[in-house]
Amino acid sequence: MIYLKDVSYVRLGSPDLESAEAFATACLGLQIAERGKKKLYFRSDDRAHTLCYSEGDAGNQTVGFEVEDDASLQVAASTLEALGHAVHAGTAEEAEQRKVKAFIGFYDPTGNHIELVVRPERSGPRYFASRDAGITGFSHVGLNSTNLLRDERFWTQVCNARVSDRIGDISLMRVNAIHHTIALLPAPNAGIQHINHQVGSSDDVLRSHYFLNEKRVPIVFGPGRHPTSGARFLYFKGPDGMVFEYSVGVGEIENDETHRPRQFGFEPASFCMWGAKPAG
Ligand SMILES: CC(C)c1ccc(C(=O)O)c(O)c1O
Ligand SMILES: [Fe+2]
Repeated sequence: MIYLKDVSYVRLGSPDLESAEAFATACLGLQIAERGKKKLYFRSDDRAHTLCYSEGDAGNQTVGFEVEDDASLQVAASTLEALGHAVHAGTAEEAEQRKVKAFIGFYDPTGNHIELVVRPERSGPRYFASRDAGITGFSHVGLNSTNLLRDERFWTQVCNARVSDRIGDISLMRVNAIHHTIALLPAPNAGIQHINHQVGSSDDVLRSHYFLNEKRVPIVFGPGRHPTSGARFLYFKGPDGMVFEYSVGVGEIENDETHRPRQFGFEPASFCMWGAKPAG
């Protein structure tokens, strides 16, 4: 079993780092942590970084998850290899680039590039936002899935994810007490479907709605409220078509042992209890 503790970071390729920087700071509200060679590191909370843009193909997308220690990483590597996944053991230089002690990389059954990391760095100085979006931290990712049932099995049986709720066959899975850290959505190919940051209040969500509209950032869904986690949300489009979500009020699962996934119908009201509909 692979024990994921939390999501750690997202790494995104972008052919235009200048635009990615402008969006991440002036629109999304992240803090620049470091400028590397053709790399930009961003903070959203007390971690040293939670997003890294590298110059390159926008199809280069990676999600990093933290595991407990080196022993857990070894177990993860052998578990994956036994199941036929090719596992890349990160070099010291690659680990340094990710600000972690050690990591492995592999592809999930859909082909999403996943990294498992040990000891991701924290930062001493507190996160200082580049704009007052109210971000309190990087919280979850939506992952494309070409086969929802197969991929739910991978995340819950090979890894320790637990399903908190389902909307149709879309599963919202937790790896700790937070309602979900991974959402699996149907898609014809691999990719990150959305990147979520938590914000401090509903005011922050609504303020950003006006702010982003003014900046002509495409709003793709919301403002609204998810019946599943209870969070108030706003989704909008960033560079290279990547969708970002702000949300506040994601619930926690009180009793991990006794919680049974709730089933919601695959219909608009299951995505927003206020009646918001996705754009287009
Ligand atoms: C639209 C996606 C799948 C979704 C659904 C529900 C929640 C939630 O309950 O918070 C999300 O965060 C989502 O991204
Ligand atoms: Fe989400």
